[in-house]
Amino acid sequence: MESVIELHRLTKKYDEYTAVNQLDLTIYRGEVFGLLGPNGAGKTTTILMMLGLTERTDGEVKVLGLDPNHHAITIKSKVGYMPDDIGFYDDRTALDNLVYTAKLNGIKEKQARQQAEQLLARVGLSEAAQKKVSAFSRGMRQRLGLADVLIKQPEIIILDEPTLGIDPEGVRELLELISQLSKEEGITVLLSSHHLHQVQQVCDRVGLFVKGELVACGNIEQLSNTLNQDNHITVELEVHGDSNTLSAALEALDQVVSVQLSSQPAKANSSTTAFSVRCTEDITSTIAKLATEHAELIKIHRLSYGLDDIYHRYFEGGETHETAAKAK
Ligand SMILES: Nc1ncnc2c1ncn2[C@@H]1O[C@H](COP(=O)(O)OP(=O)(O)OP(=O)(O)O)[C@@H](O)[C@H]1O
Repeated sequence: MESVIELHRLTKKYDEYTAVNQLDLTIYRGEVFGLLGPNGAGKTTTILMMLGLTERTDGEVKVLGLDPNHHAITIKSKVGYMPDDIGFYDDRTALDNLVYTAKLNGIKEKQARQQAEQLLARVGLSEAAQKKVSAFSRGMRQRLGLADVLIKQPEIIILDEPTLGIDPEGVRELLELISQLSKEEGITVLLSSHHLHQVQQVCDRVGLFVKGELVACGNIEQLSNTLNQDNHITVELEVHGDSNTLSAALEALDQVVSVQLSSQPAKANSSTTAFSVRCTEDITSTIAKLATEHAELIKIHRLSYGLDDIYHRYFEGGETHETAAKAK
């Protein structure tokens, strides 16, 4: 996999305050990567250092193989950046704004118009092309912002809180668009957000930021494993019938750590039993087979941790490398 952004021990201090602390991160071509973290976690500062818009205190940054401190202009031509407060000429139309950006990027008038019209169609704003941006809703502005970063045909787009202040339907549409762009055009997308559900919907991998540190990084499954430190898997099942022999059979399996009766039959005359089985590896199918041999299987599923659990643990617990290390 080709890396397009590489950060090594990247650090930013504002006087005594450390906004970003020794960040190591690699982002690969074509992926949608989410920087997830609460306000003040250091996401924007990290983005600004990638773009050469703020100087780092220490560490290394490579964007498309270049150091932003020395090649900010080349990087700017290849990386589209949409800040959380995009500025447009509000008294000009959407089309004019895009044509203006295109020309700034060296595209000739005729081609600029053509590209602007195509992009407006792409982001679903064709009908609003001749409307002044002052009349745009927040969602429309964000879609126009996306068109604006795409006009220079970037290799990477960086979106800072792109869904801020948009209604749920607008969020869904914008995320779908971002996902399509990445898949169809092979654009690498880096987006920052503090909305875990949105990040979960659209990102291939996620980096969790807390107080300037990357406390965990990976796809949702890897993050779940990080959370589940002993790497045990829990399988829950419900059966009708003889629960005692099934329980004994489950306990006899090598991979089973514990078998718990998680609920008693709901009614006195009911013979439904719910089990929670902790295992060292995923043996859901073996458990299902045993359950059907010894009783009547009603339902079975493997428990998995979602971003919700991860978010609560890291963000609300305020866990950092130090506390994580102590916990190990
Ligand atoms: N120019 C600055 N001078 C001093 N401190 C700053 C400056 N810019 C950012 N900070 C501080 O650095 C920390 C990280 O800020 P940053 O904007 O990177 O966080 P963020 O994760 O992007 O949060 P948000 O979601 O609120 O944008 C914050 O505590 C912020 O107050």
